[in-house]
Amino acid sequence: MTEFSRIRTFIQGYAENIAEVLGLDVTILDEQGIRVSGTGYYQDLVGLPAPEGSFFRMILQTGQPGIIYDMKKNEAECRSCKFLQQCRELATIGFPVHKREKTVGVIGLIGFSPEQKEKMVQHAEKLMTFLDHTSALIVHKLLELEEEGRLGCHLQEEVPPESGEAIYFAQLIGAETGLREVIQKANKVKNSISTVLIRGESGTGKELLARAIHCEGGRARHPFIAVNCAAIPEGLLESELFGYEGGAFTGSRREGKPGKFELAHSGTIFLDEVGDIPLSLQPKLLRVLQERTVDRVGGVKPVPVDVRVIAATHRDLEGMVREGLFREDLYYRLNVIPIRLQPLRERREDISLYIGHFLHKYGTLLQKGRLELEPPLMELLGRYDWPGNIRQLENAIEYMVNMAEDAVIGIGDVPEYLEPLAARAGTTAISRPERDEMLAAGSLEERIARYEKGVLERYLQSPEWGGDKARIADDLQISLSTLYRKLEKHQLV
Ligand SMILES: Nc1ncnc2c1ncn2[C@@H]1O[C@H](COP(=O)(O)OP(=O)(O)OP(=O)(O)O)[C@@H](O)[C@H]1O
Repeated sequence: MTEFSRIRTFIQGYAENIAEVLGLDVTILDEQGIRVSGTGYYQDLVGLPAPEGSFFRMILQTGQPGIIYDMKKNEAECRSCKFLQQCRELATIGFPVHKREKTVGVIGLIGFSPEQKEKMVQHAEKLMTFLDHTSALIVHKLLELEEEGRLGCHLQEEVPPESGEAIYFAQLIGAETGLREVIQKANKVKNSISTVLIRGESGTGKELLARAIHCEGGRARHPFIAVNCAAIPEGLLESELFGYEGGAFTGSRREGKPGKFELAHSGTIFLDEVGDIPLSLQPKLLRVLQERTVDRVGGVKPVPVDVRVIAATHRDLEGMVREGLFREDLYYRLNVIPIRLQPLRERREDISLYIGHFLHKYGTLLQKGRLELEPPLMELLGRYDWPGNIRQLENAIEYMVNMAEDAVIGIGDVPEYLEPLAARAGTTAISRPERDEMLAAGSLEERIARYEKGVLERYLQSPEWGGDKARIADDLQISLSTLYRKLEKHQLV
């Protein structure tokens, strides 16, 4: 974890202020070239590396500030950037951040419009001075934290591990629709110490919600520590969670090690897959929840901790309790504030929101610009059950954006597991050129009528539907009598 990523929230706030004051886009990279903050176009690229060979990478290497007044002409600075052809930046200023003579990051100002470019050309010198001050402020913040002992490498193990990107309720897609009640509930308990238990299938956003509860609540300035209880081998889980005293077991460190509960002190611990905690460790977890103290492995004195617990699971905990696989007392201790995240198939009306969000995200990320889905594909994705929920949907969109050859993603671009569905839908799909032709001329009524006739013809000709009117009506969500009326109207009977 780099120094910049530890003060990510501070840096992002700063970038947003600069962008507002200067009317330019801002992006800030850490020493590894990872974007730790961004505004406008760059907002969606936070957390991702800047392209190899790019201008900002060069500044990281040379430690020298630089200006490019015309990206396409200045090939020397961007020579080996693989995104040069797609680059939409008109002008860019990059300024290094030096801490004790080492380049620890880069601040970039970007102009996308001719007006912004003009501003940068006119005021280049002033902007450089401004960035010099900004860079000094960031370094000051780093040094301040270092003094408090929260950054230095020698203290690495005592430093709270990565708390991750800040996320707020309003940023959750579906906050205004399918997740509204969930968020209302979460909002009520964000400042409480009571344990929250988030239930939901894999990929429904349990961890994201847990992070949002932490970031919105009074503990936001303290660590958010996520532990995936299913991913850590049983033998290690105890010391990971509760820490160990020096010399507690062979191979352990002499000075001992704090566990995740201690590292989360004053903050939140997120116990993901809590249903997978082995029975042998459950009494110890129960004790932490009840006493708010942890017993390090090999320790004699309990260590007090002030930690908010958010747990999550996709398992049927009640069934596990009945089968003796999960302790009943622990279950009640965890299940104080239950929150259930519905699977995507139970809130299909939100699917198009997620699709829009991920199209924008990956269109930007992969430099493909504005993208849309052909209506039959949109319909197909809306009908699919998404067993892997939002995570699966996101991956599917990422795949399709990669495959897309133009601005409209078609049914032929779907991942392999959707192909059988797509093939069925494909038999009734109207291609974009066909649709354009149907809708090209005439009154609104004539255009709609041509399109309607086209849809009905596809269904009648499709072997998949075999002329079965009842099924066709069902699929088109109209009554059988309406279907017959429309067939007659278009002389298709
Ligand atoms: N409401 C949402 N808005 C935007 N993205 C979301 C939302 N919910 C989930 N995601 C995205 O879906 C993916 C899965 O989310 P997350 O890891 O929080 O799910 P989970 O339920 O904890 O999954 P698992 O049980 O498998 O650990 C992530 O990439 C996350 O960013």
